Amino acid sequence: MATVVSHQLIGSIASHSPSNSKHSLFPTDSFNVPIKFRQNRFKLEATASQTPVLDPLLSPSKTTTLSKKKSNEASLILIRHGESLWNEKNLFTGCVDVPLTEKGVAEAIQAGKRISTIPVDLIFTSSLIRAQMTAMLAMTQHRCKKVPIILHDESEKAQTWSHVFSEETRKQSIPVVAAWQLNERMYGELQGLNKEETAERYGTQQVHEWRRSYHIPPPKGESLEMCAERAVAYFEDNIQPELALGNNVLIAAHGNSLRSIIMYLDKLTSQEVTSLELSTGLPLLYIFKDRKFMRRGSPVGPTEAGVYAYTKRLAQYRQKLDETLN
Ligand SMILES: O=C(O)[C@H](O)COP(=O)(O)O
Repeated sequence: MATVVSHQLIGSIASHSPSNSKHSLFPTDSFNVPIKFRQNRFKLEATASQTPVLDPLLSPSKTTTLSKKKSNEASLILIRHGESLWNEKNLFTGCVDVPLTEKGVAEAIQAGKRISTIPVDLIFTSSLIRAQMTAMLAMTQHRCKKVPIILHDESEKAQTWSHVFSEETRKQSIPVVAAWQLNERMYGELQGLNKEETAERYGTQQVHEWRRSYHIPPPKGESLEMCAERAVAYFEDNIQPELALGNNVLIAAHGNSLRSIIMYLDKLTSQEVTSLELSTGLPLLYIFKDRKFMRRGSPVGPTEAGVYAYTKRLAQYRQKLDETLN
């Protein structure tokens, strides 16, 4: 499959101001978890202005609060999951919950190396195992050495039983929020069918429209437009407010849920998005600053600063990692 991105996108730094969100920002706690996701769990009383922000680089004993000054800048990393067992077999997968292949595991680890010096405070994945494996494997490579922990809010008991009782341990953790809204588009009656055989049966043009058009859904499945309705809404309601608070976010999701989010971030038209292709396991970096998203391409690795423009904040973060870990 082609590497990321259509000709319209290469070399351009697309940006836009998101429309005024009707949703208020919600505060985070010292675990940096949006209160929204765990309000029953910790019974927090903080407000956004009081929220302590922990320096991710300081050891627990040196941890300090930087509460007063919020950053107006945050990193956003998008990763499509690594190769799955059905990608390998060339089957339409959609919402079928298929794990990674060995190659997919390697891709996720490689993606982790590429983002290993970019700060991550909060992780969002879909509810599907291939995205969750990708996020977890990628984070094994991160130089902050924090532990990603999936938040379970499916029941009060699940919340209570997964409570962490050490503040110090929480500080060394990164919350992971799994959301079905970030799942792959539901591929309807194509799920489980071979892509090549389907093209032979229904015609290349028809199958291309099902796979890449914005408006046309596959039989009994979701069009990209329908997928965008839930994925972009989730992004606006739950992820963008975190970025606005200065929290750095990693999203591990899927070809089409991420295409719909990139369409939103880069303000692509429904025509332009048809030529947007995402490779498995390839991280994409955006900077959210002054209410705008700026595409920064795909980080190649911790030592290749010239490949994409580090912002001052990212450069400082990387320098601190060097000082702390070397
Ligand atoms: O669901 C699938 O089959 C793939 O993850 C994405 O498929 P596509 O490239 O056909 O959209």
